Parts: sequence; structure tokens; C-alpha cells
Amino acid sequence: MVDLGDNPFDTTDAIFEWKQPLKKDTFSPETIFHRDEEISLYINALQDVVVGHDPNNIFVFGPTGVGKTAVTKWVRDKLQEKAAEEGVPLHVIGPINCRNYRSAYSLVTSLVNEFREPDNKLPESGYSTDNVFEFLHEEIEAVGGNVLIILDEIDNIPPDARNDFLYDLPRAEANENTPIETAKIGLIGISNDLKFVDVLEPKVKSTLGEREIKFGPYNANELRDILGYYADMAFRDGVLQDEVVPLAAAFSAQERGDVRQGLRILEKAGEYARMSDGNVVTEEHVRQATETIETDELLDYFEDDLSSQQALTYLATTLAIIEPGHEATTKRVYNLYSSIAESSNRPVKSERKLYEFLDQLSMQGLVRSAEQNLGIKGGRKFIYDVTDDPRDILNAALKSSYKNAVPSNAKRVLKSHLEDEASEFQPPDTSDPQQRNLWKFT
Ligand SMILES: Nc1ncnc2c1ncn2[C@@H]1O[C@H](COP(=O)(O)OP(=O)(O)OP(=O)(O)O)[C@@H](O)[C@H]1O
Repeated sequence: MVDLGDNPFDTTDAIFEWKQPLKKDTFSPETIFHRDEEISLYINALQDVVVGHDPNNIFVFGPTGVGKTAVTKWVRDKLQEKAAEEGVPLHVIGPINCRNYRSAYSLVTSLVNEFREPDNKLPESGYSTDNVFEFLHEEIEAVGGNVLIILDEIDNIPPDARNDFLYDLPRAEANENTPIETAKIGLIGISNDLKFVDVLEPKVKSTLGEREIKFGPYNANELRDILGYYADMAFRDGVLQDEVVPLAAAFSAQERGDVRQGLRILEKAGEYARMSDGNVVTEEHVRQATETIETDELLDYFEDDLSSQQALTYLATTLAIIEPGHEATTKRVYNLYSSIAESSNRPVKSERKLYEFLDQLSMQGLVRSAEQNLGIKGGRKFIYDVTDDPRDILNAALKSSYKNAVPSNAKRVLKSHLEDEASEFQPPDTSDPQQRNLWKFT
């Protein structure tokens, strides 16, 4: 019982010493672990700047949370330090996150403003896109020397900036129509969409990909070192049980090899420990944290990343998997998809469209498929699976705006799926009222 006369806030924290290092990207590490090879490729690509050659364009890619931005910033700072020591003219802009810009105009305007004084900033509208490009060229020529522009999440670059920016800008010096004569421009693009380069025009591809640096996921041992470094700063001495960091590292390695996720697990585990009024973070807290984080991540997919049709397809695939007695074939997924779309008053698309949605989900790593040959009968069929635990997916769906699409007995079906009590129940063909009984689509 809470005594309402008391103030429940605590002014002390028995668990955390300094939370900042665990917080999302607001902390720059002093040490970068396990990226020696990538750093040396980076240094090699930028070495030209220090000795007076033209800068290279560099494309940095790899999955999320594997140190692309952290390494880029570290290398950038070292390059600036060296250039200053050697008196080499160098002006670096960024990393600028392309996700924040909707058009070439807004992206270029913000770059121009990076060069300009506060009292001389460009307004958000009022010029043509060609005009703002001209301003950018003028600013670049005015600072002269080497100008490096670092664009993060370059896969989100506004489509109308793709060619002008990624191809024309690095060549502006050679183009007689620009005022750039002495400045040398180098572009560094960072992306976690591995397919991004494939969709670029070949000439843009070869410009940006002059040098490519690939970052792979971390393994459990590497994550253990990295998470250990952050945990030492973030937690009070002696509060972490020995297994906490290795377990958080093992979980994140199993998932995506992503540091950010490991840091979130540690932070959440610490919070569970704090809520339990103890002064030790245990393995159990890490397990609890992992479960919550997985549901939260899936919830983000439902709310932010997936279109409503993709979300329904994802949910239908999950239902098809937990459904007793048969496989998650395209037909089954389609039946369930149409039923939940209909029962939640959303448009029902064709089976051909469903293939597209499944394909998109598989590109995002949420769904995978296995092809089965039907032997002498001929033909083949696809069996679908989800990459996350169906329990977490259903929990996330129930917390999301798609909760009205989750059949009311889904949890019960899930329970029997988990208990492996496959029943003989036939697949519900939605036109058959008897079969509709398996799922309660309301
Ligand atoms: N090798 C490492 N050593 C120390 N800290 C690291 C290392 N790799 C990643 N980090 C830390 O992990 C977090 C995520 O890394 P970072 O932002 O660089 O990932 P990213 O690959 O750029 O991800 P995204 O593509 O999502 O932007 C940051 O706090 C970063 O400082």
C-alpha cells in the first residue's frame, strides 16, 4: 500500500552510476573495440587527404548497431586532428542523417546552412532547387581545400537528390557549369540497407562505391567486450552478477549482433533490479529485459515500420504457424490474412499482392520461407516461418493498433501450440462456417 503522504521518489540509485553510456547514441566511446580492420580500411581511404591528393568517395554499409557511425566519427576526428597538425585545408560536414530530409531542396539547404553564419541562413523555401545547389557550390568553393560530406542513412536520401547529389556533387569540380575550381569534394555515405546500392544507377553506384567498407555483425565474444566497457561505466561497482554481461551479449549476438540492443538489455535489466529494491542485477533480470525488449521492438515494427497490409500479413503468418495440425502454406496465410483484414475492417488484397507483402517482410528479416517440392504430384509450395518467437509477435500485436485484428482466442491457440497439442482440427476455409470456428475473427 502506498502512503499518499509520502513522496515515492528516491534520491539515490543503488544500481546505476551513470546511465548516459547506455542511452541511445548520446555517448561517444573513447575506445572502439574489434573494428581494427574496418578502421584501417577507412584510414587508408582517407589517407589521400592528408598527403594532398583528392579525397575518395566511400560507402560504408552493414546492419544496424554495428559501429558504422561510431567508427566514422572517430576516424573523422582523427583526420581533422592530423589535417590541422599538417596544415592541410579540410572542412568536414556531418554525419548528417538523410532521414530528416524530405526533398533535395531541404537537404541541400541544410548543407548550405552548415557553412553559413547564423545571421545568413537560407530559409526553408523561396528558391529553386537549382538555386540552392548553386549556393552550395559557392560555399564549397569559398571554404576551398578538401570538403568531406558525411551522409548517414543514405538509403533515405530524398529520391530527387539521388543522382544530383551522389553523382554530380563529387564531380562538381570537373563540371564547368559550377563555380567549383579549387575545392575537392569527397562523399561518405553510410547505410544499413544492403540493397540500396543495387537500386542506384550504375554510374552513381560506381561513384559512391569507389571505396566500400563493410561492417558485419558482432559475435558474442566481441559483444561481451563492448558491453563490458559500457557496463563498467554505467553500473555501480559490484552490482552486476558475473553472468549479466555475457548473457546480454549472447542474446544480442543471437539476434543481430547489434550493440544498441545489448545496451538496451543492460539498461532494462538494471531498471528491473532497481524496481525490485535490490542492489544486484541478476541473470533473471536480463532474461526479463530481453523479453520486454523483443516485444517492444516488434511493437515498433507494427506501429512504425510496416504498412497496414504488411502488418496484417505478418500477423496472419504468425497465426498460420501456431495453428494446430497443418503447415503455414501461402494458401493458409492468405485465408487467415483475408479473415483478419475483413474482421478488422481493412481492405482485403489479392493473393498475388500477398506474395509481395511476404517478400517485403522477408527482406526485413521478419519472415522466411522454405520451398517444398511436391514430388510426383509435381509443382512446389512454400512453407512460411517467422524469425521471432510467435509469443512475442502476438504480444506486440495485442499492444498495437492491430489488436482488433487478432482473433479473440489467439492466446488459447498459442498456448496449445506451445504445449504441442496439435489437434486434428481442419484448416478454416473462411467460406465454410464450421471451419470459421477455429478462429474467432472478432
Ligand atoms: N566497436 C565498438 N566499440 C565501442 N562502442 C561501439 C562499438 N560499436 C558500436 N558501439 C556503440 O554502439 C552504439 C551503436 O553504434 P552505431 O551508432 O555506430 O551503429 P551503426 O552501425 O551506425 O547503426 P545504425 O545503422 O543503426 O545507425 C553506439 O552507442 C556506439 O558507440
